[in-house]
Amino acid sequence: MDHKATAARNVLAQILADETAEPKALPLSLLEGITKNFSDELEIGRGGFAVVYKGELDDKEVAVKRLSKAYMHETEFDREIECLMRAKHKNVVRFLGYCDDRQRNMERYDEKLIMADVNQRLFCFEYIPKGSLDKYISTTI
Ligand SMILES: Nc1ncnc2c1ncn2[C@@H]1O[C@H](COP(=O)(O)OP(=O)(O)OP(=O)(O)O)[C@@H](O)[C@H]1O
Repeated sequence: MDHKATAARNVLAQILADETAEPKALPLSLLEGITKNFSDELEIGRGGFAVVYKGELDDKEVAVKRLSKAYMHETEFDREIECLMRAKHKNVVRFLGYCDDRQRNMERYDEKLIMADVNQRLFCFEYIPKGSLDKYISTTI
């Protein structure tokens, strides 16, 4: 692992260890690394607009929520980060960081080469073990 990757891991480990630490911007390479490139074996759930993966950070775990590409525009994403940063409560899953990665890729479309903007947006939260609460709630009357 290179120096930059180690530094990024340390930043996330420090946020996780210090409950008063503010969430930070995290590099895509870190979130790819700790989820084994978003591998199926580390998928822990799916919602309406995201797939959630377990991220392995040495002996600790985090949840990495990868938003579907079409889902959020920049302003909505910014507002969501602001809300998540304000929502600090013992009963609310702790928000650790976010990633807004942009890359320009040359891609073939209709036999033409086109420069396409590829955005990846992700959130990182503390990992809550034992699955979703709905599994534990009985609906029998
Ligand atoms: N921090 C977390 N720790 C552990 N598992 C999580 C965490 N966040 C989400 N999950 C798992 O991933 C699933 C999907 O979560 P996600 O937040 O994308 O959707 P949701 O809250 O179920 O629905 P919605 O699409 O309305 O937000 C959850 O049901 C849960 O099982």
